[in-house]
Amino acid sequence: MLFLGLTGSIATGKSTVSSILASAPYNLPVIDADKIARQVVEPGTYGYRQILTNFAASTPDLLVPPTSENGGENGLQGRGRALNRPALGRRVFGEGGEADRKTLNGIVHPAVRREMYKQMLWAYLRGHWAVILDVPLLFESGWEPLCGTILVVAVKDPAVQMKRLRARDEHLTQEDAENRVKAQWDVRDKADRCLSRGKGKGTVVWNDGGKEDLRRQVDQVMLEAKASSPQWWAYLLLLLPPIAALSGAVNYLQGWWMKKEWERRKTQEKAKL
Ligand SMILES: CC(C)(COP(=O)(O)OP(=O)(O)OC[C@H]1O[C@@H](n2cnc3c(N)ncnc32)[C@H](O)[C@@H]1O)[C@@H](O)C(=O)NCCC(=O)NCCS
Ligand SMILES: Nc1ncnc2c1ncn2[C@@H]1O[C@H](COP(=O)(O)OP(=O)(O)OP(=O)(O)O)[C@@H](O)[C@H]1O
Repeated sequence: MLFLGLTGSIATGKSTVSSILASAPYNLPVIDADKIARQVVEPGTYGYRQILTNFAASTPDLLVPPTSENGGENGLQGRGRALNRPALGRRVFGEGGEADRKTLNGIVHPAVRREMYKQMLWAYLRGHWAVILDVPLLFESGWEPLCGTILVVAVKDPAVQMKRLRARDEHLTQEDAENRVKAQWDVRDKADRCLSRGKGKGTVVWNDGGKEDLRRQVDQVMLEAKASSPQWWAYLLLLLPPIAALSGAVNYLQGWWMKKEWERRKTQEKAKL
């Protein structure tokens, strides 16, 4: 089974690609890190309580205002009011800076990781030929070695990214939007890093054009991916778990090596400057 990592930067088109892959003719399972990141901080969860402990005192608007629809002061079923995500976003991408973002990541990422492993196991047990790992911070948070292949959805023109982000998330000011873009690696660097993995291991789709153009590129990528990881291979791995474990380990080592090689090259380039 192929773990296909899907990444990019904010608003470059990951969700658009994942919805293509989740629907016919692909019908692939998508493990969506953003979606899981929301679930693990719902009222009543450990993540929610940790966020309150760390941010409530210094963020007066951390929770949504109470209304009769959202259960009032104590939220639905008394579990507490939901997080006010735009306010927390302003805090960790804006005034609170990197330190606050690290604190939030430290709360959310381990829980996301655990849930993703569960979903990956479930996808393996269902015999899918591939599963999509839709992870915005795939390179930044060390998911790269797990992926058999990586697809970066990128744009060449930063103005296109900004325009789409502002159009989709109307509540963001220009400054908020810029802060969110800056909180991740530049998407063109992610594209370079992905391509450095070599043919069959890393591909980039450029999404400056229309959605039809994006779809055509995705179809081409999937044609190649399917040829290198056929359905019979997924069934074989399901029948022979030791082979699955061995293949996973080899794949992980290859990914780890590619990551190290990239880091070594970057260090060398920096030293030359
Ligand atoms: C700060 C929060 C509450 C803002 O919520 P909001 O609903 O406004 O944004 P949403 O979660 O839909 O994220 C939108 C995009 O922002 C980017 N983003 C989110 N978190 C981060 C982060 N910690 N660092 C850099 N970029 C991020 C991603 O590209 C993501 O697709 C939320 O983003 C969050 O909890 N982030 C921490 C968890 C995380 O890292 N999620 C990313 C996947 S693991
Ligand atoms: N080729 C395109 N042409 C026009 N609009 C597009 C194109 N691709 C994506 N969009 C739009 O741009 C916005 C951002 O796309 P999308 O939500 O897929 O990005 P994303 O990378 O998943 O963002 P995030 O990191 O925030 O989850 C959406 O409103 C989407 O409909």
